[in-house]
Amino acid sequence: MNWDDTAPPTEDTAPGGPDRLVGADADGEDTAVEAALRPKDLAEFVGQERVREQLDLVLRAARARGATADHVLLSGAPGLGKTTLSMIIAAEMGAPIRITSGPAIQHAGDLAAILSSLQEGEVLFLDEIHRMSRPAEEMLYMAMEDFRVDVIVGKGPGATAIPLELPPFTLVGATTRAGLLPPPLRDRFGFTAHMEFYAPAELQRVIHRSAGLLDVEIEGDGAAEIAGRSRGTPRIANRLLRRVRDYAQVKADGLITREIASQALAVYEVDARGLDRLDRAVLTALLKLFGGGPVGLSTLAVAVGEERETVEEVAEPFLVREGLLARTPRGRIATPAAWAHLGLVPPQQQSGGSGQQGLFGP
Ligand SMILES: Nc1ncnc2c1ncn2[C@@H]1O[C@H](COP(=O)(O)OP(=O)(O)OP(=O)(O)O)[C@@H](O)[C@H]1O
Ligand SMILES: [Mg+2]
Repeated sequence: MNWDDTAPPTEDTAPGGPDRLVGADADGEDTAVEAALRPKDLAEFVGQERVREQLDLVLRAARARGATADHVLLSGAPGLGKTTLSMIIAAEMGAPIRITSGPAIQHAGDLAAILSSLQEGEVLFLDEIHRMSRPAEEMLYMAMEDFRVDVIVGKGPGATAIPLELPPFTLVGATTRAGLLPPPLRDRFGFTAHMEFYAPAELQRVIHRSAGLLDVEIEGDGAAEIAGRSRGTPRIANRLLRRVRDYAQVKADGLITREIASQALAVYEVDARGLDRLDRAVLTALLKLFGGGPVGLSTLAVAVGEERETVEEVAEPFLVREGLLARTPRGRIATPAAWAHLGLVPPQQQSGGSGQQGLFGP
């Protein structure tokens, strides 16, 4: 593979674009197939053992009491299964689910309309709950705690608050940014599930399960190969599986082996660790042009021909998580793992270890 390819990305293959193969956010195709791939109950939900066990207890206990389950907050990176879990919660409680999101609730009145039409025991899934408006948030406090809302009628001095009783319901909030939630909101959830990135073995199970549902033949080694490149994220694993399936159909007999998976993902420029072209461009520039850093973000961005924000928000989080890049007050620096990953030798080692003093030097 040629990692030195410096041709500017074309419009539809722009690495930071919405169609990025290893992006964790859902694209149009994901949205269409995800419904079919979603586990339907806790037993089918792969991994997240702690969360599953805790949630199982919460739901079982509520069922045994014949009560509505406590409010649940799901926090975790995109594509880890928050929406899936919310649907599982409703299914396990045998309750209907209503789905909305923070940005969809512009005014407190929008929320009042939803809340007042809930049935007893219904699950209200509020995605991106950290993006709700302030007045709606305050209305939600009371609804969560007392199952009551004050509907304001009229404006100005003549406005009156009409209290409205709500049936007991379960709020399931999801957020990728739990830290952004105001404490009073966070405190009103009876249970918070922190979703972690998945281990490769768990992703392998996700891939086998999805392959079964998509009627794709895959060997254990083939699933392992895809799992290793999926960035700990089931959504990415499912997406890579679909692309590898295409390749296996066109270039082979449809069976996904390790060889086929790795050939396919080389074509799609997803490397053995799940880095794509943008990630590698950033690392390559950092190593080859700046000797591993430290270098400022703006300089690095110019060097790879991307916007600062793209480098900072699209490429860096995964590189940092993988321990390939570190953000320091003096700028970005590469770790020894970065040199190893790109098969390059750090300058200190080239010159015999004297001279320049690296942060991670011998
Ligand atoms: N534990 C799991 N087992 C099997 N499949 C999973 C699991 N978690 C997620 N998936 C699959 O990954 C895809 C994405 O999951 P989901 O939509 O629930 O993520 P999310 O956390 O809601 O993401 P976002 O933050 O973008 O809303 C779905 O197709 C789902 O089937
Ligand atoms: Mg979701």
